[in-house]
Amino acid sequence: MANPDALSVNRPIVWTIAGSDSGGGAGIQADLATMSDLEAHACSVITAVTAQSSVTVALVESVSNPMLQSQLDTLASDLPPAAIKIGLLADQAQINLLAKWLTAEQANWLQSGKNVAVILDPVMVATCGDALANGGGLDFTPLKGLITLITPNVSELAVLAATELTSVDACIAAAKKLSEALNTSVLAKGGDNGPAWCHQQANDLLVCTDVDGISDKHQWQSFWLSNQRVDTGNNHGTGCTLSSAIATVMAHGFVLNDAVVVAKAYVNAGLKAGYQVGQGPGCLARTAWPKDLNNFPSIKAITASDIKPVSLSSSDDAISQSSFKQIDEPLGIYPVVADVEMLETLLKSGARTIQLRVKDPSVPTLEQSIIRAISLGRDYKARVFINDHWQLAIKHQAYGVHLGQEDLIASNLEQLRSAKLALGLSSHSYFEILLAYQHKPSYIAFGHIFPTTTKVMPSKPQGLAKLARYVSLMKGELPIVAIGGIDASNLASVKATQVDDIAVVRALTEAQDPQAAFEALTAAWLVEA
Ligand SMILES: Cc1ncc(COP(=O)(O)OP(=O)(O)O)c(N)n1
Ligand SMILES: Cc1nc(C(=O)O)sc1CCOP(=O)(O)O
Ligand SMILES: [Mg+2]
Repeated sequence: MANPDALSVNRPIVWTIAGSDSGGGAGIQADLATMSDLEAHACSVITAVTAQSSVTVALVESVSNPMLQSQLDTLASDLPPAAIKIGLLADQAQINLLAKWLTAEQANWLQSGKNVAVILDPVMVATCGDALANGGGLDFTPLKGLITLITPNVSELAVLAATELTSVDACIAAAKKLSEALNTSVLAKGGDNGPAWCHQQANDLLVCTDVDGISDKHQWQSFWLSNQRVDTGNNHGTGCTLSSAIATVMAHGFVLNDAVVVAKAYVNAGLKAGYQVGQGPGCLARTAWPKDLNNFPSIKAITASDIKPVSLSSSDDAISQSSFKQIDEPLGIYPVVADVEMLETLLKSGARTIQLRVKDPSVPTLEQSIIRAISLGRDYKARVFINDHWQLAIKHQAYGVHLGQEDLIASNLEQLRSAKLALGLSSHSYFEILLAYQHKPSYIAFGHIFPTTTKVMPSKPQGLAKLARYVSLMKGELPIVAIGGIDASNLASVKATQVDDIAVVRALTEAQDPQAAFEALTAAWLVEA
């Protein structure tokens, strides 16, 4: 197994702007431990010192404004952040000072083309129940437009949205209201008791607002992220850990939605391995970058007709449906081609899995091409996948269909399942991998690994470090295929990530001799590492 650590050269710098918890379970102490555990270099800006144990907060003293300002400026000049987590802000003056500082810094970051994620955890009360800040009295609106995500729990959401949360509807409305008020995405945490509470599950609500680098399909959408509840009293510092993990994962270049699901998996694993040190609630363990799929949340988009979180035990939801056809041998080098002539050429040189990808649905020969491709597949005993045109693929009994995230519509998938076609799904992030995996497809493609000119992509190239992390999560679950900019020059580095198969377009279609190019790629792929 490739070691993702070996592939990410630098530790990104992540800041925590928060209060010290002398008990070590939360605040700055939890943040530093989390950031370091998730392979970042952590810097701290202390807003307040608390005399705190696991059972009480005896005293809170905020630092002076000059001290707060000096910490920010001193760090900025030498250790500029790739991402920032903000925790306890002890009073209004601190919020105002930070807002002014962030406004000036963001102008600099914009000028130098940097995008620094700022995650705000609006801490008001410690786990033991004692107040840490004058929560109800604080006005966070000076931070409007300056933060990427705010992570209130249910009681903080009620205070911030100035509303009672008596139903799931009210909870969603409050999160959207807060999102608009601060012009930010919102992760409303349902780990504590709340209207979305049920005994077995912890349901968090993600409201996406102008998120960088994600599919248009997910932009401005809201999602429930659900895990089985970890029944433990060792939960001191959960919110600090979650928000600092989100900042750290974003500092590694992942999009917001990815950072949220990875951070949730990190917290889930930490809760399972939590430990008690004092007389009160114990703390989360630090269990490194999450690789166990069981700790990642199930995701359900909220629609006008269905606002409920996924039921992790019910048979109604996609997660409990049966699997698509399993592919019984490796896909190997998987050509994706736009015409039947090229498809036949590559079948002749031994391609065993191949895709017909005709992007223009108005081509008059579309159905004829699909019929011919499927028939060639039978002649050559090969698996022919049809891209996009799933109704024609069903009609003519193709081996399989390849679909993008925008095509994940339950009724379409049900028809494919009943017709017993194989299904390949695209993904471009952890979040999309999880969404795709919930449908139990035959394979998942990860892309685009390197820059490509074959299609316009809304996301940035993933690169090898991210690919290695995706592989370490999904390896063994189902075949995983890398796509995008792969050719003979970078094949060995892709293979080193342990991905199962690769899909290629230009490396074959733009080769002078596509047959020879296919044979050479196949030989290189089959070489032992
Ligand atoms: C193997 C493989 N991976 C990804 C894609 C891309 O599919 P999709 O996201 O649906 O985009 P289009 O190909 O339709 O532009 C693929 N076709 N094959
Ligand atoms: C069709 C396609 N889908 C991608 C994805 O990431 O989903 S990348 C891609 C193009 C791959 O072409 P090439 O091998 O020429 O770079
Ligand atoms: Mg498609």
